[in-house]
Amino acid sequence: MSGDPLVSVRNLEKYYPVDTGLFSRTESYVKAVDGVSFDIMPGETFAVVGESGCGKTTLGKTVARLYEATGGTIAFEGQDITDLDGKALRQLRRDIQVVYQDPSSSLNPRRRIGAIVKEPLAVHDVGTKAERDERVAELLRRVDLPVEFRHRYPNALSGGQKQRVAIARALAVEPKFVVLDEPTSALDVSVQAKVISLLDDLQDELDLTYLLISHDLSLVKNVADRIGVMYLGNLMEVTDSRTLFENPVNPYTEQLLSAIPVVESGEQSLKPPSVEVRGETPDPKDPPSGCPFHPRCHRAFDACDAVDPELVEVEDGHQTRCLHDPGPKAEAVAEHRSDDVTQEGVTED
Ligand SMILES: Nc1ncnc2c1ncn2[C@@H]1O[C@H](COP(=O)(O)OP(=O)(O)OP(=O)(O)O)[C@@H](O)[C@H]1O
Repeated sequence: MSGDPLVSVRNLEKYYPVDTGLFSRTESYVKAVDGVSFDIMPGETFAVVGESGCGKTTLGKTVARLYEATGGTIAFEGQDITDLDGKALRQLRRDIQVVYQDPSSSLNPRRRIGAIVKEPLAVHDVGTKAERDERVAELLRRVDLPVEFRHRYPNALSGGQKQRVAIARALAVEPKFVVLDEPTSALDVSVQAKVISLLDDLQDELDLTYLLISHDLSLVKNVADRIGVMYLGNLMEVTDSRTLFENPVNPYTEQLLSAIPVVESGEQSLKPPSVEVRGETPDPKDPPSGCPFHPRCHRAFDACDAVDPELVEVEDGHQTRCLHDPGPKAEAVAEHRSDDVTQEGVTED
């Protein structure tokens, strides 16, 4: 990667208080995002993938400044936006937009499509009434919907059409950065590819940068430039899309890839290693000590429940969070390694 990132996230944390007891005292926290760092370059699609509940939506909404961060920083175009408020935050809301998973709940059923798409223009006081009407028509055309749809209500549209409306609304104020939170997972399989292709075209036409959130590795494979694999609030591996599929180094990524059915196609070379997918995700209110993945890991050894690894670079642009590549924690790992423990399944390379 060269140049300056559009978005730069460092040690980001978002904790939800868990209220218990008679007086609703906060006694613990769900660490939904627990120290996440990454950069997104202008024009890039950075995907975050992981199982349900790993913190993807929380991460997206915190980066978009819809949730307050508990800790860490978010920079946008080089400016720290973590604590922005008032007028500056309102201006930022033009630059950063979010498209949600389910257009049936994100579109107001009592408003016509024209009013829905026009709303951000009114909120940000963009243009005259005539200019806004023209812009709505232009946006509907851009997302391949008939302009006449502006007179309809959302319930007269299919799921894919509703998601196109949600995309048009997000683009109304010409954002630079769009968080796409599972943008196709509520849609029929037959329309998913069309919506993805539309997002791809819009990215090229409008110089957009995407944070794409998905539980579906096979979906992001063809769309993302780089992928971050998330587990229990942490990024476990970050690399470019091809490397992640061809040469994953983190055991959690290996297990996720193993769960994807291998499609007989011209892309046979991108076969994931065969690794058993083990166990259930731990309770995020009571995460394991050490590496959060170690109770399910096929490579875990005795140090893994004692030392919490950092995300370290194993080669240019390829980071992993695993004691097999311990980086600065090498000494702590060495202390915990015991020669007399049989390390089932561990390759010492
Ligand atoms: N408002 C909230 N209050 C308390 N806990 C929350 C809240 N929102 C999310 N969580 C918890 O935070 C963790 C991360 O949730 P999040 O929705 O960000 O994950 P996700 O990966 O997007 O999951 P999914 O794909 O199922 O939406 C989960 O354990 C969830 O139960």
